[in-house]
Order: sequence, then structure tokens, then C-alpha cells
Amino acid sequence: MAYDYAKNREERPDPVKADLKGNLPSWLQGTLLRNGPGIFSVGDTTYNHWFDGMALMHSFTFKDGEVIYRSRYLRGDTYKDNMAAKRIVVSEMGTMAYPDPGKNVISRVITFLNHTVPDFTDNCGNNFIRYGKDYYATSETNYIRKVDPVTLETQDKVDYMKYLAVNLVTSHPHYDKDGTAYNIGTSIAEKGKTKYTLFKVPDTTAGDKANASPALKNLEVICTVPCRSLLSPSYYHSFGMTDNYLIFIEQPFKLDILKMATAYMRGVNWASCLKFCPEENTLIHLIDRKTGKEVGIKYYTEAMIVYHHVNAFEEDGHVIFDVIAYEDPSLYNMFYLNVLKEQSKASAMSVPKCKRFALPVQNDKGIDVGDDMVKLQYTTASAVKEKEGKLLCQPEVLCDGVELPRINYDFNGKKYRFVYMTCVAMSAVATKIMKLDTETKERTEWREENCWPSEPVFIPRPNGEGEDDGVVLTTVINSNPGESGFILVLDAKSFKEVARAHVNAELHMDMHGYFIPMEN
Ligand SMILES: CC1=C(/C=C/C(C)=C/C=C/C(C)=C/C=C/C=C(C)/C=C/C=C(C)/C=C/C2=C(C)C[C@@H](O)CC2(C)C)C(C)(C)CCC1
Ligand SMILES: [Fe+2]
Repeated sequence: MAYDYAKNREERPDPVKADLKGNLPSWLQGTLLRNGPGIFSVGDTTYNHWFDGMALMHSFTFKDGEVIYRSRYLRGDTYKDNMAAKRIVVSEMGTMAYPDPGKNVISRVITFLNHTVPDFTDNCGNNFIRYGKDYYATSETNYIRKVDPVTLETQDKVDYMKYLAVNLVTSHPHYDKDGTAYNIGTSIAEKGKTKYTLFKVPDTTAGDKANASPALKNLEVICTVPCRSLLSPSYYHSFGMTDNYLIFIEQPFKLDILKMATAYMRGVNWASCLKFCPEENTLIHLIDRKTGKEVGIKYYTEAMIVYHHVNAFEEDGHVIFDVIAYEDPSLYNMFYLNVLKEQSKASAMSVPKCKRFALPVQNDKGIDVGDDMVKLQYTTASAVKEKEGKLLCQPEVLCDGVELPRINYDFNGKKYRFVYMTCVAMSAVATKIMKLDTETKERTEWREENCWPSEPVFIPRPNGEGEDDGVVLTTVINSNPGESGFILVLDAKSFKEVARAHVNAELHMDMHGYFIPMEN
């Protein structure tokens, strides 16, 4: 049986108690929020791409041995405008929409000149971010939408641009132990300059800035990185962070600003303005978090496309970081709804690989050209000196066919061992999740017939011992006849089932989740 990606999914706003099998650990208290596209057609119009779908959020609340489920559409301006017009009128990455379908090219030009750029979407169907005390549904535009993490009701629309010149921002920030959030955005041709800005948002739940709302009011710029090509900034989806460094990959997968300027008029989507340049290399920027300065070494590697960073850490004068890397942009192309309909084409995706890079941070004076500067026993990753201050990095492949990586976030930026991921094999539907031991390369898998698990989220046991002391939560779409979907609780050490809670509602394929532990 195939999963129907194009089908509109229903919301279930009234809380329902899930049917529990097994025993939940008593310490597991909190809410797993998940986000993903859920509405794909309105009236006679349909989005071209699965990522474009209007957000459907869902949540699983673990409390006193019970699991409560609910789901709700994000009722942002995009949702309201589309619903009021009974057709898709707001453009997304993969779908260019026009308020008036009858318009010809000339009137499009006029509309274009009037608006310069059409309405930006606030359809935030990718992930959740916490800034200060607030939770936001996010995609990658300048708009984020505050949501009530209990009822999933849609609240204020917040515009990054009020606080910082950025047109695109990732939905994968990092958080330090004080709760400060770190993120990166691109500003396109602002005052003639195209640049990436790394910024941080202090936690406002404590201290004298506690009342600032939104927390973005307290945003501080860490540094800006100029784009290596002014008219084509790189696309990126996440970045890496260690105790002392930020890792930003400037990959040759770029937005062509000139093409974007005419996209609306030409009737093509934003995604068609993305170009992959395999003949170019990938630049790796290593930035000192305290000074905001780049390390004085140019690190580069061959062309690749990375969406998800896994983790990064420092050891013996190196910064080691793990990512999920592709050889081409086929992942994005595979998620066009017409491609997903034909399963055979869907298998044309290049295999995502979990790769480890090692960046020596020490000065390269006295090192011969051609020498590998990586001095770590446990990785075959290399960084060969090409000339003064320039290193060519070759990664070690830790594992093939994996995506949507999660770790024990208490180990973010620190030496770590375990990654939890979905397994990707020749299809847009994951049938397995796995735990990877990056030290021994051992893989432990969970699967069940006709079941499609989501991104696995690790929840640490409070005061737990060891990195994998906790549980892994994954929501499972169950296509076995007569059976319903469930949230699965696995013991993270053994990767064995502890409990499952069936929901009497249809689960949908989603993207990312965020766990909010219950306050004691
Ligand atoms: C470009 C641009 C503009 C427009 C920007 C817009 C609309 C941006 C929207 C960006 C969005 C929605 C980005 C979303 C990115 C999502 C990504 C990279 C998702 C990756 C997903 C993966 C790897 C999924 C994996 C899988 C899933 C989900 C299911 C599993 O079963 C199988 C598996 C693992 C393959 C403006 C602001 C109008 C003007 C300025 C420039
Ligand atoms: Fe993502």
C-alpha cells in the first residue's frame, strides 16, 4: 500500500485519549509537538510540492501514565486567505500562486511592479522554535507564527524583518544550556549586499528582559558572513554549533536572485530559481562564537547538499561535525506531488549519507602542503593542506540511507555517540527507524509490517546515566487494515518497545517534532 501524499488531512482539535499498550515510564511527562504539511488542495487548486502544504500541527501529551492527542491546522494569513478565496492564492517555495487566475502576463507585470515581490507566506509547516517563553510554528520565510503549545491555537504573526534584515531563516535553531537560541538567516540584496547573519535570542523566562515579547526584541547579531557570490546566496536548512564554534556550510546549491526577480512574472515557482553547481566546491565557515570572527583557515570540500546537521563537537584541536549529505538536489525533486504519485520515479533519489568532517583548528604553519592535518585515531576524515591557510576536507561516511537525525540534545556541541534517524530506502516513505552508534558503527533498527515511522525524537530520563538513557518517540502511520496509527515509545538503550498509544484519528506524514518537558 502506498501513502497518499496529496490527500488533505483532517484536524482533530478536541483532545482524545489514546489507547495505551504497555507501561509508560513515570518520568515521561510533557508534550511532543509535531509539524508538517497537511492541506494540499483548496477548491480546484493544488500545490505542486509536498513541502508547500498548509501546516497541520499535532501533539501528544504524556501525563500521569496517559497520552492525549490533538491536532489543528495553523490558521495563519495564508490559511485564511486561501480558504476565503476557496483557492490557493499565496505562493510557496514550490508553487507560485496568483490572486486573480484570469490575469495575463501584462497584468502580472503590473501586479509585480506594484508589489515588487508577492505576498510572503506565513504557512509555517516545517518545525517549532522556542524563542524566550514562546513557541512558534516555522518554515523558512521571515514570518513565524506563535502557537499555544497546549491547544495548538494560532496566535501572533511575528516578522523577523522587524528586528533583523533577513528574508530567509532556518527552522533548526540551536539552544545553549542557558536557553539562548541561535539561528542564521540570509538577507537578499539588502543595501546592495547579500549576506548571512548569525544571531542569538536570549532566553526571556528569567532576568530583567523577562517581559520582552516577542523575545526577538532582544535579538543580538553574532556576525555576518558575506555571500561568496553576491547574486546567488546558498540555500541551507540548518547549521552546527559546539561550545566555542558555529559551523555554517556555504554549499553550491544556490538561489539565483536574478531569476527570482522575474519568477512571479514568468509564472514559475521559487524552487526553479534554485541551482546546484556540482562543479563548484562547498565552503565550510567556522566561526568563533565569542568573537564572531571566522577562524583564519579556509576549509572546503567537494560539492554536496546538506539539509540536516546531526551534531558537532571539539576534540584535540579539531572541530568534528556530522551531517546528512546528498550528491544532488533529488530529495527536493522527489517531493513534487506528481512525482510522489508515481512510486517508480520516487526511487530516483540519491542516497543520503551521514558524513563526518574533521576541521583542524590549529595554525598550519610548518605543515607541508599535501599533509593531512587531522590527528584523530577514530575517524578516517581528512583535511589536507593545499596551500597556506587552505584545507581540502574529505569526510568519513558513518552510515548510508538515513535522514531526519536526532540526538540526546544534552550532548549537543559535545562529544557524543548515538544518533536516531529514519531509514531511507528507494522511496519517499520511511519503513524503519534506527539508532546508530557512531563509535562502533552498529545499527539497531525498529520496524513493523506496513508501518511508517516519523522522525525519532530522543527524550532523556531526568538525571539519567549515560547518553542513551531515555526513550525515543516516533509517530507511526499504520496501514495494516483495521489498525490505527500510534505513538511508539522505545527504550533508547535497547531500541525495544516500551509502550505504544493508539490514537483513534488518522495520523499524517510530517516533518519535525519538539518535546516540551512538563514543568515540575
Ligand atoms: C525563496 C524566497 C522566498 C520564499 C521562500 C519560501 C516560501 C521558503 C519555504 C521554505 C520551506 C518550506 C522549506 C522547507 C524545507 C524542508 C526540507 C529541507 C525538508 C527536508 C525533508 C526531509 C529530508 C524529509 C525526509 C523524509 C520524510 C519527511 C518522510 C519520511 O517517510 C521519508 C524521508 C526521510 C525521506 C521569499 C521569502 C518569498 C522571497 C525571498 C526568497
Ligand atoms: Fe529540517
